[in-house]
Amino acid sequence: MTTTTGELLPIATGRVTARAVLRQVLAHPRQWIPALLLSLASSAGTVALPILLGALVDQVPIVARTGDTGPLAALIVALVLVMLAGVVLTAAAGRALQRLAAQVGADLRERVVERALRLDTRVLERAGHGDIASRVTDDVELFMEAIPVLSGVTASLITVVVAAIGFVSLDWRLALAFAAVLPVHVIGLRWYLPKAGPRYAAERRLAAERSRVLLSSLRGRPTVQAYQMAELQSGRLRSASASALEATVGLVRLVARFGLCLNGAEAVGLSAVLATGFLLVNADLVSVGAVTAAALLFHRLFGPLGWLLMSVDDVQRAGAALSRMVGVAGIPDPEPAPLPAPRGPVTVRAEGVDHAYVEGRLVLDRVDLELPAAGSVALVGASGAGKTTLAGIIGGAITPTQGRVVLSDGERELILSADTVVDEDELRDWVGIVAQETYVFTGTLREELTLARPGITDDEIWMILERVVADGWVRALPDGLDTPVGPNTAVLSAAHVQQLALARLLARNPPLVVLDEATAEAGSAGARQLEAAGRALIKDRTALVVAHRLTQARECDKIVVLDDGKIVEAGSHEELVAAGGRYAALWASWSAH
Ligand SMILES: Nc1ncnc2c1ncn2[C@@H]1O[C@H](COP(=O)(O)OP(=O)(O)OP(=O)(O)O)[C@@H](O)[C@H]1O
Repeated sequence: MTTTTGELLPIATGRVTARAVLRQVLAHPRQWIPALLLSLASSAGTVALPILLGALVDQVPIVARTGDTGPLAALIVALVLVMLAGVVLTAAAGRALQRLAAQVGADLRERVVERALRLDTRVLERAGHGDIASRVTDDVELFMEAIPVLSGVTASLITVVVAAIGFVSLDWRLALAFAAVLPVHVIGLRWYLPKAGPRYAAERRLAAERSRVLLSSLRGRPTVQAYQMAELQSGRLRSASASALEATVGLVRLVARFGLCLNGAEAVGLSAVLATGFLLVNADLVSVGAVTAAALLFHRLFGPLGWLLMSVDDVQRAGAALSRMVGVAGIPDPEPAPLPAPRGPVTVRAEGVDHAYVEGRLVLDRVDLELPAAGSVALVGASGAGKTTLAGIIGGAITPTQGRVVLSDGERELILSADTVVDEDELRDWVGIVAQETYVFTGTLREELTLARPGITDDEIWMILERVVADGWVRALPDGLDTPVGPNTAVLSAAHVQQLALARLLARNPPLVVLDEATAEAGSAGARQLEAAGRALIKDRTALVVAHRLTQARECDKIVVLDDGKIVEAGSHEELVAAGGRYAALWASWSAH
């Protein structure tokens, strides 16, 4: 759910924002699992140290009584080891958390920018460019800047939770005494937060004003001198500086007072722990060591607790920026307008297909494959496995050395084999291929598509461009559909050329499509746009997709794994992942990226 406020672009609710962040975090198991384990281990070290010191305290009278120093020595060794491990683990956990946070931030930024670029121009017009611009610049920047703070907050939270468990393990009454600190924190925060936000904002505003006055005086020096305004400008600068300074000092004072409040809370908490400890020891309910451990543990928590409280403001601001970012990323894609359906669905049967480019060197070996009507099949396999060759044969671009491919629409059949000759125009009615090597003709963008379907209207062209997610950049071209494209015009990137190839195919509307495009980097915005365009193309058609990125394969009804010219596995994504074979291994290493 997203809510629409005074602005027209939506802002995600807290829950949606949290879910979006969690999804991004969980998408990187290689980063979040070590980050969590290292943070837990480092927090355990933080908690173990005071507990060991407490045990040491309890051990001293025993040594005095028995003279056996063995356990004492063991405790000291354990203490040193925990201390050393703590240093290493804390550094490693900090780094792992920072890396995770930076990754999640980068992913979110990419999603927001990508979605913003694809936003319907009408939505943009209504919302105003200022709103979207501030979301993809200021909000993204604010959030990225807050990343070190956010990873520190996460580490502190984990430490506080582990420490609370440590407290309970010492004695529940000591844990209750520790909790005495919380009401003081709550009061302090309720006093500080409403003041801090506006003060920070005022300080930034006044500092910006000071820079503006200074820069305008410097830039307009000749005018200032000509009109003998130096005195006046100096006065303005002095007053702007004084206001900025006053705001900064006020802010520092406020933070210092809040710091004092935190110290007061710590004093209250520590006194409560010590007083409760005194009573418990007196009543022989806990040992002196346990109380010592509790007091030291509390002391160790000063840092993380203080960090948490001082960062509430930053977290709030980062959270606000984040919900504005997630709000944009979550804008649903508009339902594409309907295009005429392709001619009746086509089934494909490849029977005993062999192929050799060089005599005696088979690159496809007795391949049998069926493509159901309006179903999609992905070809997956290592480089050189024969995917492009098989796709070319099914698309009619390569004649198989042996065997045949039968295309059937229920009434007629088209047979592709070494013994049959197929009319090019008839083949184009049945099947369209987007190959790895794509091209644009020399002419305008409009001509690109009228060549594919003579008589196509501009409305239909825009509809097709929207389907292949190319409408945004085409609208941005100075001459729109009249922009000349072609080998020598260099206005199009490789991904744009691919989109146009997909658009041409949509315009031709063949019932069978073969996609073998490999331009886009996996995970890039370009890849996602091309995948969306590919999805639009294979919808309601029989499709063979050479999956250069496994995300393409996952979306197909069936996946066929080729190895050295032979089909070695076939099934749906879920079936093949569950089978734990070749595809499952490919998928595991792909999703670990
Ligand atoms: N025109 C050609 N002439 C000779 N050999 C070729 C030709 N095209 C491909 N081959 C060879 O045929 C084998 C299969 O190639 P193919 O391109 O079909 O594999 P692929 O699985 O699509 O690989 P990739 O993922 O790298 O595109 C490879 O050993 C390749 O070197």
